[in-house]
Amino acid sequence: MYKIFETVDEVSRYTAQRLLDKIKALPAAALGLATGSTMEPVYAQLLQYLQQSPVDLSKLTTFNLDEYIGLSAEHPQSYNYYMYQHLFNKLNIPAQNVHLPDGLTTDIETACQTYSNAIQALGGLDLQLLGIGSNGHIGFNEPLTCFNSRTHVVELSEQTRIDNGRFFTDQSEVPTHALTLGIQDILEAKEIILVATGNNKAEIMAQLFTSAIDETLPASALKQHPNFTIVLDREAAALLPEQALQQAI
Ligand SMILES: N[C@@H]1[C@@H](O)[C@H](O)[C@@H](COP(=O)(O)O)O[C@@H]1O
Repeated sequence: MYKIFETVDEVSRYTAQRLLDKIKALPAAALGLATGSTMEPVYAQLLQYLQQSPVDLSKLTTFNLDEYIGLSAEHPQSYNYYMYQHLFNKLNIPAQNVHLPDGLTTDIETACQTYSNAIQALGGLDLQLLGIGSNGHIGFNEPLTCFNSRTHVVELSEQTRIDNGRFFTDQSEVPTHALTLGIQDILEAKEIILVATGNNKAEIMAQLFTSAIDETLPASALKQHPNFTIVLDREAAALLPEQALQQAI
């Protein structure tokens, strides 16, 4: 399902409301959370909703999608730091219910297995929130990642390192590897919301619409999911064919 809004504000309000509805309907929900600039206004809006009308978050569990290898939780560009800065520092989710891949783990294989197993033990994620990379990556699952992958290590593509270089003072500081939830883990979520805003996402969103379900475009795996919503602003939707716009609500 496509939801297309005029502005980033409307996109953020809609997405935050979907998160809030899930938490209210299922107080012990397991939420899959994403980072990136797209999510900043979404989390800001969610915080605003929760301030206006507090909800019990003591049973909520969260799992983040990914993390750079080599960055500590205190590193300002780590996704761990991002999540605490934009969300967790301002919410009362019990610390033991917050899960983030550890970018400094020394036993990577065990850490990956433990991460996917913990999600499966809860019966999969109840809702997975996703952004998208300009090359179609979801989490850090780069093109050609197997659709049946579980949490694993990836070598970041040149494109992704360039895209994400804007957050670092120098391109050479962008890590070369990351940990990410696998595509299979993502697909097992009961509900998936992919958010894209801005004209730098217009091309990939048009490609995603026309693409077959194919490992060259990781996000295309989501097209087989029965409860998948794509939320776009007008700029990210700018290159969608007429057919897609007609399907949009
Ligand atoms: N690993 C993250 C992705 O999970 C995110 O979806 C993507 C888009 O980020 P942005 O929202 O900043 O465009 O960036 C990173 O590479």
